[in-house]
Amino acid sequence: MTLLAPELTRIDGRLHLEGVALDTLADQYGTPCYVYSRAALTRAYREYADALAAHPAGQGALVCYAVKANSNLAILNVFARLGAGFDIVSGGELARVLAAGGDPAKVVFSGVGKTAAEMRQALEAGIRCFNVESAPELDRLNAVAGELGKRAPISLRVNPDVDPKTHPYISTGLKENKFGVAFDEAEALYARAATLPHIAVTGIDCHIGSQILDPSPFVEALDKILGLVDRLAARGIALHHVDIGGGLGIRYQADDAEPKVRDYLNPLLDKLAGRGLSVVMEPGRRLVGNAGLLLTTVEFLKPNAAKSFAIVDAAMNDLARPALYDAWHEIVPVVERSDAPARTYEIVGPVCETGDFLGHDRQLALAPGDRLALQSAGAYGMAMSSNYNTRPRAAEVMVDGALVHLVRRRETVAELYAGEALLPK
Ligand SMILES: Cc1ncc(COP(=O)(O)O)c(C=O)c1O
Ligand SMILES: N[C@@H](CCCC[NH3+])C(=O)O
Repeated sequence: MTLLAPELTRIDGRLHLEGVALDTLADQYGTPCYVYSRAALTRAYREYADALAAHPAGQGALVCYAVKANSNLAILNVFARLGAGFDIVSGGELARVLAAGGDPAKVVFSGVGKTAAEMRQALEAGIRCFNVESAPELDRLNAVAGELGKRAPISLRVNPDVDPKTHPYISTGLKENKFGVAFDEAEALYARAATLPHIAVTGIDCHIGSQILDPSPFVEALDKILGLVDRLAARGIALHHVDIGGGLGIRYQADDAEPKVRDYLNPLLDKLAGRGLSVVMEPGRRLVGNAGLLLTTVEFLKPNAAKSFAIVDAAMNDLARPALYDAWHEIVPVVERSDAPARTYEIVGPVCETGDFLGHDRQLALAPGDRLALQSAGAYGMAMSSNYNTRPRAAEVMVDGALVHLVRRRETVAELYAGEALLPK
């Protein structure tokens, strides 16, 4: 059975993450439980840092981890200690970055709907750049910065109208998507931005989508962006950085062709060489996706005339990706068993939705009480979890060699309705 991260190994039939046997974690913390590997997070970050250090155009580059992929404070703290910056999309994410020891001067702020309050919060924190996604957002930011007596550093997020060849729900750089400023309108908006008293034009940004395994759309997008950079320079608008966004994909299945980070970055850095522009990037999934897994327990085996269901204690509220995108997560037993026949199972949760599945047609030898690990669940797993069906969200644990840290305790039911109130008598 395929294990998708080198930190994940099987020793005497027991699955280990780094030096920790996962059945012991399930016993100690219960399931469902997300488990992350510090070594895998570090390795993924270093892949970027090393590729950048090895290229002349990578000097002074900033890797801004996209917080939305997994916003646990311990994960943010691991990246902050490695020198990362952060890509945020809300005031809430900014608060998390600061609570985790992140440097506000390394924060870029993306998102199509920034409120005035969020702009104020980010200006007061002193973030590095606002990735402005529309003309009205630019005007609002100019006004808010004016009230505070500040100049807001900005990039325009330009929509290059490039097909990233990924799932349509996670494509962001096509002209029919809501993201960014239309390519044809960007030059005029830059010209106007340059006249605004409380705006400092500093860079340009583009992010074309997520889970992209073919690097060629990134090159196509950068070519368009650099053409625009040249036209702006000719009008006297000099930019200091190019933000190439995130979006590099990971392996969810054994035969997914996951590009190496350097093979994705080098062609982009080659194009940036000698231009005097520093590079910023916003990877999310690639830094955390294969550093995390979700542990769950089989509650019941339930064969019917058509299918065999394995009903587990994790559900779509814990991991929404299968229900939302029909996404595949590799499911493997935590402890292998040889005393039950392998069968084809539908792995489903307890939530009252037919769409509540975690995997279709999985060949597994199972008995009630067995633990399963859903791999590649570090990105957009816990971050997109919900309390649907009044299900407390999972615990989160980080392993570090042989050490184990509980980095978020399981929610209690009382916490779920603590903010609610009965009507008066
Ligand atoms: C603006 C922005 N930057 C970065 C990311 C991170 O993307 P990924 O996790 O695919 O690297 C996203 C999400 O797609 C995004 O919307
Ligand atoms: N949530 C998506 C990715 C969206 C990226 C956010 N811009 C996923 O799980 O694949």
